Amino acid sequence: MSGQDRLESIRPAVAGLAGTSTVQDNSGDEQSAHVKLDDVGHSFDGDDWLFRHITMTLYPRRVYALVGPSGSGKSTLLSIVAGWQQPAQGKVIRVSCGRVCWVLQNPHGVARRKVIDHVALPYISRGERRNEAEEHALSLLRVFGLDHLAAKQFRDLSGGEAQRLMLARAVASHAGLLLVDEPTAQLDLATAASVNRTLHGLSISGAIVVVATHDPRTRDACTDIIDLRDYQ
Ligand SMILES: Nc1ncnc2c1ncn2[C@@H]1O[C@H](COP(=O)(O)OP(=O)(O)OP(=O)(O)O)[C@@H](O)[C@H]1O
Repeated sequence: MSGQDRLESIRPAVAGLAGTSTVQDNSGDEQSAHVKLDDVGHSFDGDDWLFRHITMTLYPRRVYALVGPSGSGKSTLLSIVAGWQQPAQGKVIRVSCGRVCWVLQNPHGVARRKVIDHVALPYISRGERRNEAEEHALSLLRVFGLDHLAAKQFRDLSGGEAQRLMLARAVASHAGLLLVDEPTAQLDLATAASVNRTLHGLSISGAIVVVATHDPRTRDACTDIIDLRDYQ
């Protein structure tokens, strides 16, 4: 089962293990928003520890690369940060994080919907008029190198363009916590590079951003690194 399939399968199942995960919502105050991990560790069904003793605080406007070998628990830790999965040990406290937005490996857009509409709709759904929403959407598309494709349909995008659109849409979603799983996993080197070049754009969302990745270039494009090898 791929990491992404596992994420899909554990989405509804917040298993009741020994650790805890709590939310304190102080009305989405970005200044004080953070995720605090306190001595977090996880193992499935009493097996060996995937990781242990993770103590750190994640802040907005940082882009954290979550790295480690295949099977080290990157997807699992993303789920724990999101609150989908309880850690077997330790505590996760999310303060003023607002909504969680996931960007998964395979870009999911609406085939015949225009690129700009994918990014404008979150603004419209928050009450903006279409003109205003399209202006906001266009400036975000610019950050992700997609403004020249605004009028194209999703189905006409290349893999890298589609993935960048998912990143732009995640920023537009106004989530407080953006969790990105292997954004370059399905892409060739040149296309992956085009995604990596735009990753810094995620920090303008004001969200806390965590990117699970195998790709050293993705890691280098982030502002901070969490290496699970340091927690075994
Ligand atoms: N719900 C589950 N029940 C039991 N074992 C699980 C479950 N989810 C994941 N695992 C196991 O935990 C380990 C870590 O999986 P995880 O997907 O978190 O690793 P990963 O670092 O994201 O891997 P990859 O880089 O290959 O996607 C794997 O051995 C996996 O088989």
